[in-house]
Amino acid sequence: MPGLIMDNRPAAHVSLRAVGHRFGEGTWLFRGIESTFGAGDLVAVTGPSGSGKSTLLSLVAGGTPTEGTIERGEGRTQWVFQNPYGSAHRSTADHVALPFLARGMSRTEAEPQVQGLLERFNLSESSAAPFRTLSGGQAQRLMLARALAAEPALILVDEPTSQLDPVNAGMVIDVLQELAGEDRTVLIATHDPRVADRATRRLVLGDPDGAS
Ligand SMILES: Nc1ncnc2c1ncn2[C@@H]1O[C@H](COP(=O)(O)OP(=O)(O)OP(=O)(O)O)[C@@H](O)[C@H]1O
Repeated sequence: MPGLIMDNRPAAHVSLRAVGHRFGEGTWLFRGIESTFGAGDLVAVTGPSGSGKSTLLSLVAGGTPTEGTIERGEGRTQWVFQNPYGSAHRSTADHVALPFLARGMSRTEAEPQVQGLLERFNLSESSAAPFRTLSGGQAQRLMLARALAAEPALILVDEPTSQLDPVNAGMVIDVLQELAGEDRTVLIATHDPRVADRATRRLVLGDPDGAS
């Protein structure tokens, strides 16, 4: 399969026990969240705007909740933020290559993996294009490709389909599902019912029924 990266990632395993959070003395964003998920899970965090989806992702990434506990397994965590960011004049391929080079690979060694990831995210034709020339959708897909290049066990994704047309959104959802199938844990904050439909688990914020 193009872009499949073989490595020794440990399985991510996250347990949330009675987790609640509020900022300072403000109102509680959520309380009593109970959930355990791990490799193979695609977890959708849903809820109205302001219900705390991004906040919950940051807590899972390493923050401390106001109450309750979060246990995290071994392995790298990668964030994919809602707003793409990159180096304006560097190429698409350079952005994906960087995590490989940072781990000590040569550009020649990294090249097949870089090309595989670009192909997987429908970015091959933009391989040499500088970041500043990419469309919003291309830049968002590049963020996912770059995150994968870091070989994470846990991927936290904030609104991955918000800037994408239906075709590219469908492609990104397929890839996120495949990633979970490759024994990663994928946690997605989303308003998109197409993402929530594919989830193996859901955390519903701002809803008395809570997690499932
Ligand atoms: N560091 C912070 N300090 C104080 N309040 C914050 C902080 N971060 C977020 N908030 C507030 O917490 C609430 C939840 O924000 P959060 O971004 O987690 O919600 P969300 O569900 O992801 O929203 P959206 O769907 O609009 O992205 C908001 O009212 C926000 O203003």
